[in-house]
Amino acid sequence: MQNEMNYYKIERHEWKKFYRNGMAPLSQADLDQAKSLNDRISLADVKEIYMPLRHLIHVYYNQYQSQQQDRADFLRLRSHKAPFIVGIAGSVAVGKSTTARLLEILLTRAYPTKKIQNITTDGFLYSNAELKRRGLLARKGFPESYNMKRLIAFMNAIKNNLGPVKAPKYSHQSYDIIANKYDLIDSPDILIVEGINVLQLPSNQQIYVSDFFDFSIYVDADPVLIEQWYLDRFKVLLDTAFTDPTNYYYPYAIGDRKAAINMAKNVWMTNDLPNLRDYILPTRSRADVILHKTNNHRINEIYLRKF
Ligand SMILES: Nc1ncnc2c1ncn2[C@@H]1O[C@H](COP(=O)(O)OP(=O)(O)O)[C@@H](O)[C@H]1O
Ligand SMILES: CC(C)(COP(=O)(O)O)[C@@H](O)C(=O)NCCC(=O)O
Repeated sequence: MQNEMNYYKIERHEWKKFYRNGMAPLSQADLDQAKSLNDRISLADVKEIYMPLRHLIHVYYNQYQSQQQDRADFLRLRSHKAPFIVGIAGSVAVGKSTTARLLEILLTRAYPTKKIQNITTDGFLYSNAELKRRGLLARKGFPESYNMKRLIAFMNAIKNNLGPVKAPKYSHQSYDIIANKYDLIDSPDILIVEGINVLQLPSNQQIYVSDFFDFSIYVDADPVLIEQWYLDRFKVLLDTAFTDPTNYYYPYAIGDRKAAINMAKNVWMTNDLPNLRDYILPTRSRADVILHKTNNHRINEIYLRKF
């Protein structure tokens, strides 16, 4: 990794020692829950990587709460609840949503009285019909394919605790926004916001999504490995599409498998890889923590921002 100037580079064997006692230890129930979320997840990673990460988030969360209180005292206002927001960025298929859901499980367990919620910015993509209207169907995932105004308004409503807010939903199965279906985000204590675009700086906004973050993570890996994970996920999507003619991948599932995989390789080469190179990777150096993965999603290095 270049440009290490403002990061501590921490090897896995050092990082795993940073977990401190005093936080709820990892139970078998946590591990079972993590495993049910993704049966390929390495439990060694959960213990050695995600538990210290959860502890680091705890440190930032404590600091955030006391800063909120101090500022309210300064202004002689009663401090009102503003959720602590964790952003997770990285390439398509690098494992952002798995990381987000795992952190949601671990944080929920660490703070049984707090409300932890999780959203993905996929729901803020324009629908396929709208992308078509704008001539952007082949640009899905690129910055212009997201309704950034709506995402910023959403973040603003959450941070100002304006009551229940609807988060639109995207389906990988239908390859489109699900009409009239929402997740209700209602005064969480901690909100995890995951998406390829969360650390991007759109040129026409005064405020960025990342301005709302109190802690941010970039999940990083060699693009050659990410392509493999993208294709593995595509094969799983194909295998589950067989029984459902409404599934976007159904025609590929019942057709020639080799042709389908070649199609996915082509989408990766012409869409997701250029998006990573031109728009996602340049945001890596804004994250508080970079989790660097090697083969089989194993995290071997962690970078922690110094300033
Ligand atoms: N830690 C992990 N261990 C094993 N497999 C993983 C891990 N994280 C993600 N995967 C797999 O990699 C693929 C992409 O993960 P996903 O979380 O969907 O990525 P993203 O949200 O970045 O697109 C999926 O097939 C998922 O099962
Ligand atoms: C919906 C997405 C932009 C977001 O990706 P995710 O982080 O959920 O993997 C992506 O999965 C996508 O559909 N990209 C368009 C090109 C493609 O079909 O891969």
